[in-house]
Formats: sequence, C-alpha cells, structure tokens
Amino acid sequence: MTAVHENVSATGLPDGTATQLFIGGQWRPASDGGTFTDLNPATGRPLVDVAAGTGQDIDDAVRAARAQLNGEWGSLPGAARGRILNRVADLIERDGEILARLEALDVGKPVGQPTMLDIPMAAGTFRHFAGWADKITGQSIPTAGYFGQPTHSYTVREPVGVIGAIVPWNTPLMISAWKIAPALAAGNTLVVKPPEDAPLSILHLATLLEEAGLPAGTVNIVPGLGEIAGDALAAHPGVDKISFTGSPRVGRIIAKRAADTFKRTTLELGGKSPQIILPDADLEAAINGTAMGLFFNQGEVCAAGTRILVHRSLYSQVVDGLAAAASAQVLGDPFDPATTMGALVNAKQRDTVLDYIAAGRSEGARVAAGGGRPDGDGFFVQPTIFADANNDMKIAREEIFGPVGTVIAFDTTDEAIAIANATDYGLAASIWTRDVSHAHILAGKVRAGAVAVNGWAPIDPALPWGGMKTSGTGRELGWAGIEANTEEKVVTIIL
Ligand SMILES: NC(=O)C1=CN([C@@H]2O[C@H](COP(=O)(O)OP(=O)(O)OC[C@H]3O[C@@H](n4cnc5c(N)ncnc54)[C@H](OP(=O)(O)O)[C@@H]3O)[C@@H](O)[C@H]2O)C=CC1
Ligand SMILES: CCCCCC/C=C/C(=O)O
Repeated sequence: MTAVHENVSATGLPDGTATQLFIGGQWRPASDGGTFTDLNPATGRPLVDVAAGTGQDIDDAVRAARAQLNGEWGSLPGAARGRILNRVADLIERDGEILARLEALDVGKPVGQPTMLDIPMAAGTFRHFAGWADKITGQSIPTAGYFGQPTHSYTVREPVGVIGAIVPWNTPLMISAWKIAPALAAGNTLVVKPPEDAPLSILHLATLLEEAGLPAGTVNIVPGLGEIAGDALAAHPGVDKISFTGSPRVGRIIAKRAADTFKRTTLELGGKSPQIILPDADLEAAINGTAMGLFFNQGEVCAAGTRILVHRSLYSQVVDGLAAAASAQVLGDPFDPATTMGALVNAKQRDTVLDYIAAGRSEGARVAAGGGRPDGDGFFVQPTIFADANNDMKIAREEIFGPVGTVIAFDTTDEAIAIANATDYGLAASIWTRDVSHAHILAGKVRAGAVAVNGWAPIDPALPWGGMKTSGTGRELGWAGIEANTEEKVVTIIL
C-alpha cells in the first residue's frame, strides 16, 4: 500500500493525492506491490510512497491502450475527441491550485511558477490540440496516371498507434500535456511513464482525464523507475512510438531500444543554449531576460540560456548585472511568496551542479556570484555566474541543469555565431539587438530549433518545439505535433 509519510498538513499534500498506477481506467498498486519514495526537494524529507510499475504493469497498460485503439476511442470522430480535450483543459484550469501545489512540493519550484507557466501551458496545449482534432486532413494529389489509365490519389493521416511517453521531472505536467494532447487529438492511445522524482501532478492529471470522459485505457499512467518501467515501455513490441524528454544518455538508450522494433521516436534532449547580447541591445532588457533564461525553474530547463555571449564593449556591465540578478534571488520555501528560486530536484542533481561549479573554478573561470550551497535543509544551490570564461570549458560545453551561467566575451558577430554553434546541442538560442533586420540574418545562422529575438524561450502550443544535433530528433506541438503522431497513407484509385 502507498503511504503518506507525515500527516497531510505536514507534507502539504492535498487530500486524496493519487499515488497508484492508472491502467485500463482502474487505480491499482504495482503488480509486485512495490513502491518508491517521493521526496520534497525543499526539505529533503519523504513526501509520499508511490506505486512502482513493473514490466508486467507496462504490459497490462500497453494491452489496455491497444484495446482502446481498436475500441471506442479508435472509432470516435475528431470533433468528439476535441470535445474531450477541451474538457480536460477546463479541468486543468479548475484544479490549477492543486496542480501548482503538487508541482511545488514535488519539483521544489516556487508555487507561483507553475501557476504562471506550467498550468496555463498544459491547459492551453489541450485546448490547442482540441482544435486540431477535427482538422487532420490529407491532400488530393494529381499524378500522370497508371499504365494509361487515369487515377485519383489522396492521402490520409492515421494515428501512429500506441504511444509511450516518458516524461522528465523538471516540468512534468506541461511536458506530459505536450505528449498526451497531440497524440489524443490524432486518435492515438498512450502509456505514460512519469518521472520518479515528480510523478504527482501527472497522476492528478490522470484523475482529470478520467473525469473528462476519456474511455478507460485510452491514457494509462504507470509511475515507476526508469530502468524498469521506462525500459519496459521503450522495449515493448506493442508500442508504436516513444516520445521522450530527458537526458541524451537515456535518449540514446531509448533510441536503440526503439530501433529493435522500428518504433517512431521524438527525443527532446536538452541543450546548452546561447544568449547573444549584441552591442546595440537594450541592455536592461537583455540582462533581465538573460537572467530569467538562466534562473527560471532553478535553471532546470532544457532551453536554459546558460552560455551568455556578450560583446566585449558590454561585458563588465552584463557580468555585474547578472551577478546582481543572481544575488537578488531569494531561495527558500516554495510556498513563501518572497521566494523566487526553489530547490533542485534531488541530492544527486544538487551535487552534480556543485561539481560543475567546482569544475568551472578549477578551469580558471571567475565566480562573479554564488558558487556554493546555502546552509540548511533541502537541495538548494546558490545562483551562480561565471565570468572570464571561454567556450572550451566544461561549464560551457555540458548541460548543467541548475542555476549556473557562463559569460563569454566576443568581438565580432561572426565570432558570436561561431561560439553559439560550437556546441553538441541545438535546442534554443536568444539574440538581443535593436536591429531586427540583423536579427533575421543571425537567426538563420544559429543551429537551434528555436531562436528568440529580444526574449528567452517564448514557447506556445502552436509553435513546433524540438532540437538539432544532440538536442534530439523530431518536433512536438503545433501542426508538427500532429505530423509526429500520425502516419501518412496514400490511397490511389485506378479509374
Ligand atoms: N531535456 C530536458 O528537459 C531534461 C534534461 N535532463 C537532463 O538529464 C540529466 C539527468 O536527469 P535525469 O532525471 O537522470 O534524466 P533522465 O533522462 O534519466 O530521465 C528522464 C526520464 O527517463 C526515464 N528513464 C531513465 N532511465 C531510463 C531508461 N533506461 N529507459 C527508459 N526511461 C528511462 C526517467 O525515469 P526516472 O525518473 O525513474 O529516472 C525519466 O522519466 C539532467 O541533469 C539534465 O541535464 C533531465 C530532465 C529533463
Ligand atoms: C519559459 C520556459 C521555457 C520552457 C521551455 C520548455 C521546456 C522544456 C523542458 O525543460 O524540457
């Protein structure tokens, strides 16, 4: 049985917090009764035990998803699917406070952040894809005919089938919405594996999917360990596609697993995104926006703008501005309105980030702010700015996934572009300039899936999201999200 470790008021968990597996419309414990302990990052103390799905549970979930693909869900018209997705969006908005609380407790982020971003984005994603559900059309394509006979050819888009969604802990609700909503709009069914560090908002989402009237088994949620439940999902022959967001290390494992059965994949694997500040930038806006790109969500963001490339004429002003922004962050209780930055998700992530800070020091970069961990409980790390750094340093090459920025000087725009592209990753980039014509030209030169001009990571359900190079393959959201969840079929009638 699952157990809440302290009384509800002590943990802050809402009454009735879901902690079991959701398979075929039923809530149940793991097949072997196993659980894992979910911690509160801000205190380091146990929050709740959650059922740990097994390979058997994944198999049951895949079978339930397959049955619905060939069942009621598979035969619903797009407009009916869209109505259900809109109901899910309404319910996410209704339960916004609960979901924000769960994300703050589970991820360690200040409660205002999911209220501002994750919940509206999750609801907006369901609403956006509700709109697509009855607009997934094909084309009529003229051809030269077939051995002298006229033909009529057209394409249709069909669901890929059973989608396995493997979700990370940094923005679990939003990213699960990015995977579930387009897949459902296109008529697929799913098995979702939430992150073991932060499964609770996704489990609450399961209750909302149920309440919205989704036929039992259309979406199955199986919390569990990556190496067990995640691996079983990636390897399962009954799964047609894996949609994964997380580390390149696990992305590679999943891609190899998926290749065995020729599963489709979309892989979103993070980044080392540059933020280029040109000499004509609005300096105040650039410093504020760059700081947000570094520190939002404790820096635990795939698109975090961790390489700040600054024209030498502005270098010391930007370093001072970012150091001030770092020092102004208030670390603490995610439920204290004064808190602007929460804790990292677990002790391992905190220690990884501290190791990177040590590496930056030992490679000769200068700590302009932060550089350690505060006293007290919880997995906190001080927001840290490295100056006098170069792009060959480990802190500039590897994804840190914490509140650490590296400020690098450049002299020419060509040099800035060369540094921006001298990375294994290619997810996002920002360019700060008042010259919009120049920005268009530079945007074309940066190898990244999303380039923002005078802002950082302006995500929207309508905009395709995904990366180049090690940042992954495929796109989520917008029409690209529909393409990624459908197979295109051509039908030719010999007239
Ligand atoms: N692109 C992004 O947004 C993210 C990037 N990262 C990067 O990854 C680093 C490590 O974070 P971490 O949590 O370990 O990320 P992982 O890539 O390990 O985890 C992402 C998801 O994959 C699951 N998983 C883990 N191993 C396997 C496996 N063998 N087969 C299938 N699924 C698996 C995880 O389960 P479980 O939770 O049980 O481990 C989780 O649900 C971070 O420091 C950061 O650099 C991390 C999260 C998000
Ligand atoms: C304003 C926040 C931007 C978030 C970009 C999307 C995050 C995805 C991820 O971290 O996986």
